[in-house]
Amino acid sequence: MQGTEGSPEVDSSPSLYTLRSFIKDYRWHIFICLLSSIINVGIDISLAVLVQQGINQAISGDHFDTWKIGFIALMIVVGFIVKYLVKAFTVSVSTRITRHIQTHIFDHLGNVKISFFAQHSTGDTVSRLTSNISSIQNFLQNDLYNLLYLPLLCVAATIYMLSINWLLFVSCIAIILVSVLLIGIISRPVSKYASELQAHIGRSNSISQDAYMGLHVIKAFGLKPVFSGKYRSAMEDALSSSIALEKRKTWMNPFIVLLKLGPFIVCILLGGYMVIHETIDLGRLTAFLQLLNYLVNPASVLPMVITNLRHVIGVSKHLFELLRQPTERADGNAFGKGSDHLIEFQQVSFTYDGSKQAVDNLSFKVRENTTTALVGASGSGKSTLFQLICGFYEPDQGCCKFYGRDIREWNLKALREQIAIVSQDIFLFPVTIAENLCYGRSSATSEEMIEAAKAANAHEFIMRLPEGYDTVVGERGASLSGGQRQRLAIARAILKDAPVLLLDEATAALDMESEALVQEALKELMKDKTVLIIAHRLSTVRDADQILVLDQGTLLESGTYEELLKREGPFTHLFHAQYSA
Ligand SMILES: Nc1ncnc2c1ncn2[C@@H]1O[C@H](COP(=O)(O)OP(=O)(O)OP(=O)(O)O)[C@@H](O)[C@H]1O
Repeated sequence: MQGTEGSPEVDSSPSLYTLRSFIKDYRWHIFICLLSSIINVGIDISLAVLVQQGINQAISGDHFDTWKIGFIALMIVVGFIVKYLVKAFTVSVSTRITRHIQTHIFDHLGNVKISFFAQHSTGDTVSRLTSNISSIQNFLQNDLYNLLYLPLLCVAATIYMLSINWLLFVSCIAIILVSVLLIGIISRPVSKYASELQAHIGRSNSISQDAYMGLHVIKAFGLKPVFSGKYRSAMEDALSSSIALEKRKTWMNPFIVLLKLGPFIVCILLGGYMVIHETIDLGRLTAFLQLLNYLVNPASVLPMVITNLRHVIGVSKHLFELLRQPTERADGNAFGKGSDHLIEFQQVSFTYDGSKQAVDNLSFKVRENTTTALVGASGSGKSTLFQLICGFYEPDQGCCKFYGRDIREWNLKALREQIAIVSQDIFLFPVTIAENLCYGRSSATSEEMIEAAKAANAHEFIMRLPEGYDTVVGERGASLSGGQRQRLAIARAILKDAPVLLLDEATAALDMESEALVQEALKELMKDKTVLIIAHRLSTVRDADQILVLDQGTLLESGTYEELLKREGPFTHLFHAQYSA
């Protein structure tokens, strides 16, 4: 599928690297966590030294300084306080980091090429932004500190234990390494299962979203079993990935027990033997046991942290895929009037998916302040012309010009400021009517907004609503009739007051009274504008300055209503077909 060219750099880095680039912005916070970890490690090691001295002095009958007892108590209290502060701090940092990721992705999605949204389900995208993000937040909140603190503690404990007795250390570390290795092997598929689980959750979310949005169709066509089946199948897939994930975690349990108990048993047996043969004293053995605790604890927590890290790598991959979607270009200029023809297509060809031509070698010109009607059978390429004019897609061949300049030279934001669209499928946001109208021009005053609503024949029905302009319109404007929704869309376009108006005529579905009101509103909207209108009923194109008759993306003929009827060509056939029907 062809989208607009020239997006900024596409990030192809691995997911963990992308996550790291977000964390990097909080390096001072991370530095504080690291500093606190060093303080904690210092406290832990000095406690071991003091215990060793205390026991040896007690055995030899020496007096143990009381200040040392006070110091041990102080160390324990300081350790608690630092741990508490670090926990509070990591919670705050992890929340900031995840909010940062969320807003960054949300902003990025706003710039992503429109073709992405034609291919991907909204439910899946929303699910990535919610459940994947919360997995990352959990990891940062619970495991980030461990990733900093535990390796430091291990290194410090290792050095001290080696200085006490290397043989005892090697015996214990062998058991630790074997257990950790086995746990690592077993946990390897965890990131794959986590990624699959997220994909299934995304699928089930998108099915439920589709089902709620199309609830009327589902009820009317009795489609409940179809959607229930689809949802159940997605949930079953999610369940089996989740079971596989948990199974893996359970398989790790025996090795975690081995890790937690094995080194102590070896240490007590071998250490006891050494004490009897006086190759180590009891104080050093006790200190060794305490240090072993510093090694075993991290070693038993670290596999879980690593498993969680793998889980996060899996979900990050899924999430950061969104950041790798190419964005629309942000370069280009805003141009003033540079030609008599506001819009010009020169031998334009375009295909969405590389197979069927949606537009084929099409050329036409639109003068300023004229109305051009596009007619043709369904699928003849009328809406595609709108997409090309708005710069949502670029032609494969030929050139689309706006004010005499190739649209590829235009800045897309500036281009779209020149255009107001009223489409057939009106989208209203589930906010108040006032807010919906002001999306046309956020700087509009209340008076201007009401004036636009009056011009669009919408003011009266709005005032009849319980809260007038402050009425919330419901999901996609569901609480309003089709005609009311259209008049609001027209009011929004009037408020935008753009020189070019792209109109998808949709009055055919309305009753006569509603249609008359909408037609009147349209007349007001079209005043002094360059209008391209997709006309579904030929009676509405009588006054157009030119009519373009399209078929399968090609221009069959063009002219005024009278000229085309006189010519007795494709337009006349369409005309007869419609009126005989
Ligand atoms: N997002 C898309 N991806 C792939 N093909 C598309 C897409 N949108 C439209 N098409 C195809 O492009 C061709 C032209 O479609 P287009 O919507 O422009 O026709 P139309 O004349 O506006 O039809 P209608 O009057 O029914 O709205 C059709 O064959 C259609 O299937």
